[in-house]
Amino acid sequence: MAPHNDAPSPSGSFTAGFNRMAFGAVGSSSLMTGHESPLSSSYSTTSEASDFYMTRPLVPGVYVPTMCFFKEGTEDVDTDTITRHAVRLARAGVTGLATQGSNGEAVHLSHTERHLVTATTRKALNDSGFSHMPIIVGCGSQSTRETIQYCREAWEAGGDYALVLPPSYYATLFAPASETIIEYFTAVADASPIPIIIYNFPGAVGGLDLSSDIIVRLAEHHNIVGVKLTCGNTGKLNRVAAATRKMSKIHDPKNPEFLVLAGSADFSIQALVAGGHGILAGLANIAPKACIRTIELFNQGKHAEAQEMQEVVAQGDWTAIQGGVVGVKSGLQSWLGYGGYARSPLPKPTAGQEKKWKEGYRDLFMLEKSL
Ligand SMILES: N[C@@H](CC=O)C(=O)O
Repeated sequence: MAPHNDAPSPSGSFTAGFNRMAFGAVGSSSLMTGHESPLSSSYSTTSEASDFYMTRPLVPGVYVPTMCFFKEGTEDVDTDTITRHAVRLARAGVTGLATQGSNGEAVHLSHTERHLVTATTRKALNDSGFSHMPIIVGCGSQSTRETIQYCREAWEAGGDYALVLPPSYYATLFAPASETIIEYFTAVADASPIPIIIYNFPGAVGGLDLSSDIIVRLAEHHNIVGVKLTCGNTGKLNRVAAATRKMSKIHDPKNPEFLVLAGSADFSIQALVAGGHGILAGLANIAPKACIRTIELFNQGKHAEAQEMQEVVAQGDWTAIQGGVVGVKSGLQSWLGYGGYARSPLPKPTAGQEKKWKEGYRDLFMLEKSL
C-alpha cells in the first residue's frame, strides 16, 4: 500500500498520533473542517500504510478533478503522466486534486486501478513538496455496500475526502428527495473513514437532481462536509451556502464547516456571489492559473477584471463541455504535448475535432500562458 497522510499541513494542524488501527476507539479526525468525524467502529483496516492519520484541510479554492492517463496501445494506466500532470497542477497553485471524478474516467477503472491512480497522485504530491494538499476521491457506486468499499479503498490509497454521486441505475424506484437517498448518504457517511462530499451531477445519473432541501438535510451529518454542484443551479447553491453557514458552529470564512463548490468553471464568480467557496471543475486541468486568478480577482473586489477573465474561462469551458473527457485530453495534447486518448470504447478524436478543440481553447491557453 502507498504511504498515506504522513506529513504535517503548513499550519501544523494535524491529528498527530492518530492511530489508524484504533479508529473506532479514537473518534474525531476532522480538525480543520470543524466537524466531529467519528469513524465506523466496525472498520478494520488492512492498510500497511502509516499508523498516523492527519486531516488535510478542505478550504475554499480551486480543486481539480484530474484526468486519468493511459498508455497508447495497451490502455494501461500511465503513472508517469499522472505524476507529471498532478505536479503541474500543484505548482500552478491549485488548492486540491480529485481523482476518479468524471474527468478521471472512474467508470473505466477497476478497484485496483483506482487505488493505483490515487496512490500515484498522493506520491506525486508528497514527492514534490505538496504533502499538505488534499485529495478528493470519486467513490459513488450503484450499491451502498460498494460505495462504502470505495470510500475505504480511497482512504487506504491516500485519499482525504470521498466525492459521492447518488446511485442511479434503479432510480425509477426512488425519487431524488426520497428517504432512500437520505439513507444511502447517511449509511455511507456513517461507515466511511474519510469525510463525504456530495456530488450533484444530474447529467451523470439519469437526471437525478438533489434539491437544496435534501443537501441541507444531509449537511447535518458530521461526516458530510461539502457539495459539488455540477447542476449549475446558482439559486440552489445560494440556498445551500446560506443554510449551511447558519448551521455552522464556528464561522471562519477561510475554513468553513461545509464547503459549497461550483461543479463547472463556467460559473465560478457566479458561485462566489451566491456564497460558494470555489470550484471543483474539470477545466482547471487545462487552465489552472486562469481558474485561480478569476476567483482571486473577485475576492480582491476587482469585479470587472474578474468578469472579463470569467468570460474567457466560460468560453473555454464550453469546449470542455462539448468535447467531454475526449476533448479535454485532445486540448492538453494539442497545447501541452501530453494527454493521449480516453479508454475504449470512448472514440479517438478525428482530425477535424482535434483542430476545432484546439481552436476552442486558444484564448484560454493564451491567457493561461500570460499568468
Ligand atoms: N463540467 C464538469 C463535469 C463534471 O462535474 C466539470 O467541469 O468538472
